Amino acid sequence: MRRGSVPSVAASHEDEETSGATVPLHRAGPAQLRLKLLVLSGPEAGRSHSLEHGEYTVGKAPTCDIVLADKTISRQHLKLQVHEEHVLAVDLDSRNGSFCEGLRFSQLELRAGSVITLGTTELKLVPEDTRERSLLLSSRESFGALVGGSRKMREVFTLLERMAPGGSDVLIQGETGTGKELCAEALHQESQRRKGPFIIVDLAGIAPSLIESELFGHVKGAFTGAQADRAGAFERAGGGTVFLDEVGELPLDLQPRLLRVLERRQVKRVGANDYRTVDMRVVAATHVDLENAVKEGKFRRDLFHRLAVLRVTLPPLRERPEDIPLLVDAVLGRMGKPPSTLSAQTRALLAQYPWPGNVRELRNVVEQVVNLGEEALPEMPPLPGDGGPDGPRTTTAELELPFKEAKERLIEGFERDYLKSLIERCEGNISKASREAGIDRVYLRKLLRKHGLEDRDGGA
Ligand SMILES: Nc1ncnc2c1ncn2[C@@H]1O[C@H](COP(=O)(O)OP(=O)(O)OP(=O)(O)O)[C@@H](O)[C@H]1O
Repeated sequence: MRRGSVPSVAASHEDEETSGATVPLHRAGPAQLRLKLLVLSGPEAGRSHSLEHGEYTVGKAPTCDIVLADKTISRQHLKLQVHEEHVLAVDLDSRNGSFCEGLRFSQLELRAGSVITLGTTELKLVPEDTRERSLLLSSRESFGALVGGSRKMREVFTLLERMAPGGSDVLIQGETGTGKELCAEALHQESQRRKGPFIIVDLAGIAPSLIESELFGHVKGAFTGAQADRAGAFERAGGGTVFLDEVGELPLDLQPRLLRVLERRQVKRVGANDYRTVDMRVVAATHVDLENAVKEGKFRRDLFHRLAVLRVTLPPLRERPEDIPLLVDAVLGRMGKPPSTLSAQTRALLAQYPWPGNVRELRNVVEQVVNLGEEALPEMPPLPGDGGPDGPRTTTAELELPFKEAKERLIEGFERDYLKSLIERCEGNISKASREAGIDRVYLRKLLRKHGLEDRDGGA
């Protein structure tokens, strides 16, 4: 049962001003933030539980205040103490543990936005009035040829699952090599237009003078060299999808014409007098920040707003290193090679590289290592443990990172070094390693998987 529920203590301004008494800080502060717990994944995904002041038990036992029908969590797994500004989560000695950002905790202060994992269930604390249904996590680890099991990628898959069938135009944002083209192709394949053509126009790869004719087509004699009528990409994509790669490169004078295509589905070939109606979906992609381009006057605001109605952002690989083992296996699979092709040491190195060229760079390196041997591995930035006799050193690159990110990198490095030495010492015996390190087996496995140190069959 929920205990100790207390009524709200928010006082009106009128009371404070007229009484003249000293007002306790908690009364003078903002109105109490009401929170709810959103179930992002697991058997109960999509449910939410409002939290009022007081104490809640969470577990699979029917007597818990918040019952989660997840076999991987304990009957009484966690206790939540809801305070005015935060929630204290206390693990009730659960069998499989409670985790936040990959780390096991016994007691943790949660705030709006925190995500915790119990078994296969992920729970997010959000303000009561939030409309965060879009954050529910897809259970899939791939969408078309896009692969990823991280929370960030599963959020992307949730969006793509919703966007694909609708047929509305979509804007894909992301750094180079994050899979924007794969994403566009997958949207096409999962839509009702899949039987129609998928036409790619790379606006960064076409001479600006040819873009107009490439997109809108031309009539015979419209310009020197126009020897016959030619349909542009929008017409050629009839019944299908046009992928406009690097849409930020579209010259300013052509932008109103793209807006007309998007709003009215009409194109006029270069040199023609009349408009033709086209039937296609536009998926556009950009690696530049279009909002900035709008501020700098390089991109029309109206076109940006029209394009950005449905937007998806692909996260860079450095923000989801837990996807690296899965991506490595996907590349090996496409080459017809088993996961065992790469040694645990190579995998560990791949898992710690920052991948500025994202998945494309990872794919290239894996292919090179398979074909040329491990000498093809890129030069890795020094590990935090490579600091010589004085112990760990922080690299210059890390010192320039935001504090949180720099700290995370250092911890990642420590975890990896620790695990490698532990596993070597225990000759891959997980039970022994878990006893020696004094950490739970399930958590140890999770850490090994995170660092690419666990074989597919579960052993280290
Ligand atoms: N999530 C992913 N899963 C599997 N492979 C991926 C993924 N993302 C990227 N790749 C690989 O990286 C390559 C590059 O991806 P893609 O061309 O889609 O990136 P992009 O974001 O369009 O890059 P650019 O901005 O440079 O055009 C793909 O051919 C594919 O091999």
